[in-house]
Amino acid sequence: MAMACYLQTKPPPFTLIWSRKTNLRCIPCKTQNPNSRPSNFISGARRILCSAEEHPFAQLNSSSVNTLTSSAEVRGSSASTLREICEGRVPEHVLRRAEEVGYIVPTDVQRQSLPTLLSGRDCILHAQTGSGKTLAYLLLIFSVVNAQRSAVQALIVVPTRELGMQVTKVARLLASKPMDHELEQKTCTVMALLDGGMLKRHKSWLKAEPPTVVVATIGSLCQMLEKHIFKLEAMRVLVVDEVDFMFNSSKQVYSLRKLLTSFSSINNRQTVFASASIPRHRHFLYDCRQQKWTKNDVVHVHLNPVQPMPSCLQHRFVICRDKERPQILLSLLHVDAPKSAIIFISEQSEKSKKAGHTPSSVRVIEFLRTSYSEYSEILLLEENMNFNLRATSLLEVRQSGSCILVATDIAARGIDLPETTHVYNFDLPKTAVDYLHRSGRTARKPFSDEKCTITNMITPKERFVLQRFENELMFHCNELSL
Ligand SMILES: Nc1ncnc2c1ncn2[C@@H]1O[C@H](COP(=O)(O)OP(=O)(O)OP(=O)(O)O)[C@@H](O)[C@H]1O
Repeated sequence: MAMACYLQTKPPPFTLIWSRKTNLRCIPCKTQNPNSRPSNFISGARRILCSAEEHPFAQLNSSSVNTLTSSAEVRGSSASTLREICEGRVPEHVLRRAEEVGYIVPTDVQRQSLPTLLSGRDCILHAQTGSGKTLAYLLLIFSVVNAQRSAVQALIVVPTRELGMQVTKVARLLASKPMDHELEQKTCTVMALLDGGMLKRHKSWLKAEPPTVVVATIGSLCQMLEKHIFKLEAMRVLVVDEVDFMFNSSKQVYSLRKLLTSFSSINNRQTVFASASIPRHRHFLYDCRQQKWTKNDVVHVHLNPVQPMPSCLQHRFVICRDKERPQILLSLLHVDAPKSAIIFISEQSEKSKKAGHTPSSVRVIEFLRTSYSEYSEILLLEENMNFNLRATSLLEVRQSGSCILVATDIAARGIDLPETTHVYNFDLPKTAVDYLHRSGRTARKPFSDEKCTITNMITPKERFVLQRFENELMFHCNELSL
């Protein structure tokens, strides 16, 4: 066991164990006492003390040539404003617009990734939910495209229509003319090519005057590419957002691979992959190079590797029986009185659909509408709704300052509702990655310390599943008794 060591951060509670045998895994230990050995200690392992900042993963990653982590090596960029980082690269009117919107100070991921992105290197943006990855890749796009040229020069691929609408909105906001700005030149046009959209109208638009930037779901995009309605020969930047989700989705992976290797080539484009979760990221990086999804010198910008979820989240659980869940949920809402909340419910199983049962999302929303009169706005968002209803639901959530959204995992990825302070897992998510993304719908104000709460409603049998998520994502969940 000569290859094993464990690294203990000062102060506890996190002691981290690393062993080559466990394939560079990082495990939170069960002890709070810095002098005692953790109970999941690897026998024969050597103890190394380090501060939380000199994180072991920073040391481990420094051996990997193209990985930037939150270690000293990437603290290089000390710029205090986005303007300082982007001036001379991103057009002045875009910077002015960003400032008007309130994007002045860069978030950590923007500070650390923008110098790399603006240098033209392919990049994997791997940072916590709500950390501002969207603005980082949009600023790159605005630095590269030429609005005077009538051709699609940047493409952003997203997994859902909802995320596509959101990204399009931010891109259009940045592309629009700043107030009091005499802009003679044409500004960038941004087209949303999303499932359920008006593809006929888009067809004429693409032919008559191609937009500069296209935000697309992979299904609609491939339909257009296969029919040769538009080509990617002028594309200079390709962004794939929520990349792990897309590679993991049996519906999307085939088309995504085709887009990366057949419809376009790494030599003619800069490729950016973004996500808050990239499981087995070293393996993914290897695939990127081997499969020619990115160039060989792709940079992995990895922030907070040891704390994959925002630190302002408080996690708790309530043990209850299945039948008690609605009533317990109601009690929790009464006690918490959240400003805005999302209640996550599992998608209805095929078996339950066939049996003609009412989906639990519908049962919960009906129950809340009759028993939780404090909230006038209780809205539903799930896959089975048609696209217009889904869009209306999200619009209403955004417009009303406070609201309860009952949703399936369709709302778990990328959706930005900054007022959300509470997430309730009425049903536990299937995986730790899903837990991370559901939790990440809160704590979306980059410079705020506001505490946000994640509450898990679980049966006694599910406690070990939650414990597994705690180990994998390195957080602690407190029991709440009502
Ligand atoms: N520099 C900035 N200053 C202030 N607010 C910012 C800045 N950058 C981003 N934001 C805001 O932070 C929030 C989260 O940003 P964004 O949606 O890009 O996160 P993300 O990293 O893509 O998260 P996820 O992984 O969940 O998709 C948004 O409301 C955005 O407007």
